[in-house]
Amino acid sequence: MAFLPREDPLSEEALEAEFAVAPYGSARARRFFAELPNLKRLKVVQTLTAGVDWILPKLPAGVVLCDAAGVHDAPVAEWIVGAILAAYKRFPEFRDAQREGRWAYRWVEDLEGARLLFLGYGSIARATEARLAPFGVSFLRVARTAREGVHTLAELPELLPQADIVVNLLPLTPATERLLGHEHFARMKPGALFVNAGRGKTVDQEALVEAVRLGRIRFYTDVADPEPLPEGHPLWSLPEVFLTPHIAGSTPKLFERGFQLVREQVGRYVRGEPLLNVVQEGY
Ligand SMILES: NC(=O)c1ccc[n+]([C@@H]2O[C@H](COP(=O)([O-])OP(=O)(O)OC[C@H]3O[C@@H](n4cnc5c(N)ncnc54)[C@H](O)[C@@H]3O)[C@@H](O)[C@H]2O)c1
Ligand SMILES: O=C(O)[C@H](O)CO
Repeated sequence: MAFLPREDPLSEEALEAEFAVAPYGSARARRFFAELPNLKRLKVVQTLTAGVDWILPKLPAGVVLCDAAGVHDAPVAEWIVGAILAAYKRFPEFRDAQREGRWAYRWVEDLEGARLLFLGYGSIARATEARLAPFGVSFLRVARTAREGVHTLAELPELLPQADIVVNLLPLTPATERLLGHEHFARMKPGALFVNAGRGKTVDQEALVEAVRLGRIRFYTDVADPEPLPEGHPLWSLPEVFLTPHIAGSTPKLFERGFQLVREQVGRYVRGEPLLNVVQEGY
């Protein structure tokens, strides 16, 4: 086992690595990408992120990529539950009023009876559903492949008007880039809550800003396009927008959970067993 130093040249031992774990932070990731072509015996890269859009274009040919599906389920599901409750109970609005010393009495909504549509029904969506079901929420689901209770994107026009809450967890791929646009926001229920915990680039930003500006939707997000969101971007200040800086998966337990996965994967690699979370071609 060798660690990637921030500046120093890689040791002879590290240059011989067959299995590499991509670093979580962006500074070390840049160094990692710069070193990848020097690892001549490299066979497998394991990420600590669930999304692999940032690493795929830089992966040397023939190297197997494994993602960290499962590692982020609990924190991201908790973020989504928190965002939905904060929106329904209008916590950001009351916090603003508190800062101004205003007793801003108004009615708030019940989550019980709400219908939620998942765009991308994978590991995180299932963890979110398990946490929200006890609130009396019902679910619509979209994934790549249809099965009982799960639809495909082809049915989105009929599904969107049925949902009070739309949670986007689609990975960023050539098929999902800027997928959600004007026609989708126009079909959402007036005042629907759109939650994005997936990737900012799956959404057409101009269409999103217009939908929020017209008051068609409320938007709670952990991700943006671009990241960081530039100074002066309308999403900083539009009403009914709440954003966090891509922190939903970043908790101290990430490393504990991530290293459990790495230990399991290295063991499998050494024993010649099938690896978990292999990113399939055509992802
Ligand atoms: N905000 C954060 O901090 C954070 C943390 C972890 C993951 N993420 C994002 O969340 C995404 C989902 O994570 P996950 O672990 O649930 O992934 P996952 O692979 O388990 O689930 C992805 C789901 O999207 C569906 N999907 C993919 N392409 C599709 C398409 N073209 N049409 C319809 N459905 C499609 C898949 O069928 C699957 O149901 C990640 O790819 C990542 O971008 C964000
Ligand atoms: O994909 C993930 O795991 C998070 O978004 C961090 O990049």
